[in-house]
Amino acid sequence: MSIIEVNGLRKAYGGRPAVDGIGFAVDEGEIFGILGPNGAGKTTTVECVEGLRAPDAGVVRVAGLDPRADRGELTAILGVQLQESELQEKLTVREALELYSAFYPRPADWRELAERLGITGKLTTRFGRLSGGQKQRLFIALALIGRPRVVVLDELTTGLDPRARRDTWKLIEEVRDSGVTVLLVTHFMEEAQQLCDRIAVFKQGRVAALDSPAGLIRRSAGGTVLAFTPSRPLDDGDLTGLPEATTFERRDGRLTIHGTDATVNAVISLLARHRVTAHQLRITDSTLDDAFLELTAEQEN
Ligand SMILES: Nc1ncnc2c1ncn2[C@@H]1O[C@H](COP(=O)(O)OP(=O)(O)OP(=O)(O)O)[C@@H](O)[C@H]1O
Repeated sequence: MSIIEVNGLRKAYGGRPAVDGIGFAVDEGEIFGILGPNGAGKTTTVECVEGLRAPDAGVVRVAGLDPRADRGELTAILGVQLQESELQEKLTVREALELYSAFYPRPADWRELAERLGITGKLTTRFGRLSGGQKQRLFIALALIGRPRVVVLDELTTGLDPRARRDTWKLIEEVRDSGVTVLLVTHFMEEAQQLCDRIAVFKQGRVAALDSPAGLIRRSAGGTVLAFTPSRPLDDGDLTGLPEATTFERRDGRLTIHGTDATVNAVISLLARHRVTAHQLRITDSTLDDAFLELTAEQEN
């Protein structure tokens, strides 16, 4: 069941399309990622979902609501991560949590949220004195305070150190496990690969691909790469018959084969059948990074 639906979304700035027919649907309870190079239209799309921008064309629905027309009802459903400039420097963490609780009819217990986010020790600290990681934690708490069904997080872990980033990922998984749907815009491939159930890859205002992280990797031409030096040469006929192998090449007696897990298994059987030893065998999988670069590569004319 989709909780966010975007269809045929278009938005141009000064005649230049920023979003050029974007469509995707987010299932309730998933972490849905939006990836894309700078200027691909990610923020514009998310702002249309949040009701902050009016689309030129297309349909956006969040739990059946039109984000522009049903703004009041939407605030009860959608939690949005604030930008740093939106919170006063002098406000303490406690004041910010109390203030935002007062905006909602049935807020979550802010003390419990502060505890879960590890900022209980910072309640009397002013916002301007928090570290980048503590600010992010506070923003997540504020995004969750209205008990939203959907939370939108744009560049959640930018500026965090590796440990704070990993802690934040754990937290987002807990948020999802509590039944909240997460729409996540990120530039970090590892983050997307770890967290997202599905990812839409944006390119020049369009969706270039939409799949699970594993699905995107499978689609990329790299796939699984197997390289070894056989103890004696293998016949081309045996190699061309390998299942799901896309290419193979020989260089200085070393053989490199691109394929999938099925190819690896077939190569191992082939070697055993011919009693050939594979010296310096290396098997590597493509990463989401490889898939992303391939999907968003500029077309060469
Ligand atoms: N308010 C605006 N006025 C004019 N052009 C804009 C405005 N906001 C965005 N754009 C342009 O629209 C395009 C898409 O921008 P958008 O911010 O949606 O991309 P993005 O994918 O979020 O990029 P980034 O990864 O850099 O944040 C860009 O070319 C950008 O310059």
